[in-house]
Amino acid sequence: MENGAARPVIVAIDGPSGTGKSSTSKAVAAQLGLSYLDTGAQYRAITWWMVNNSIDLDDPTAVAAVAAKPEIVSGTDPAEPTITVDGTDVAAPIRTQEVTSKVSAVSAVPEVRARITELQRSLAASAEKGIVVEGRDIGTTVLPDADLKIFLTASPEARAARRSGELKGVDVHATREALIKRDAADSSRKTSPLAKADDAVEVDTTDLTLQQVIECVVTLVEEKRTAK
Ligand SMILES: Nc1ncnc2c1ncn2[C@@H]1O[C@H](COP(=O)(O)OP(=O)(O)O)[C@@H](O)[C@H]1O
Ligand SMILES: Nc1ccn([C@H]2C[C@H](O)[C@@H](COP(=O)(O)OP(=O)(O)O)O2)c(=O)n1
Repeated sequence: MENGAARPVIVAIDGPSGTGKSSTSKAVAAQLGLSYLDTGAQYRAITWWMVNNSIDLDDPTAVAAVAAKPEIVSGTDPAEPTITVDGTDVAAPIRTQEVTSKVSAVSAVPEVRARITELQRSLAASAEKGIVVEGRDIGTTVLPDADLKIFLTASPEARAARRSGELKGVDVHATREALIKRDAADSSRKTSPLAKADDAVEVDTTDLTLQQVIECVVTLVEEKRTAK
């Protein structure tokens, strides 16, 4: 660019649960001085609000009717990502089993997706140096013009082992079944399902360390920046 400043770089990282999206995205963003957005946290936040307000989650019309009500604010500093709903810090309560088991139903509702997608695009557009956005439909729907798209995968066994390592005392088999069920729901919904964009680079993380995945993505971003 004329003034020598790098143009903002937009990186989309998608994939199923436990493939390493959050850890990789946060580290890559921190290393490259970019913003970071966890879009799963936004879907969890709106789900938390629906549960708290006793909305009937089996009724998509009821969910759609209130989709615009909660104010969801994401802080995009990778060193300290934050998420609030109507001013309340919900970073911890959005990770409960209850929210995890209900988030797929809420995030399948088109009005919910339209609302959250708009928030995501506006955050990406205002990130001065660029942003790493992770989720399920970032490369396909939210930011189809991203400079780099990554699709992370890993075997269900590796993903379940990683997740049950986080949730102390939770059985690996039960975790594996729950992950597979959630992936199936997220991949089969009508509106912007979990999918690899045609132009995404697929990285199988089953036999890679987190550090190796981070290095791989940083290298890909730097290659794109040089080519820009
Ligand atoms: N390549 C990897 N090897 C081993 N553990 C990993 C790897 N990538 C991530 N993890 C661990 O797996 C867990 C899930 O990772 P996370 O980044 O939350 O995945 P996702 O965002 O895709 O659900 C975390 O505890 C993380 O530290
Ligand atoms: N871009 C996105 C991100 C998440 N979702 C939905 C589907 C996921 O099951 C939930 C939760 O996502 P999250 O990334 O927090 O899930 P995990 O950390 O992988 O367990 O949100 C979505 O529909 N679209």
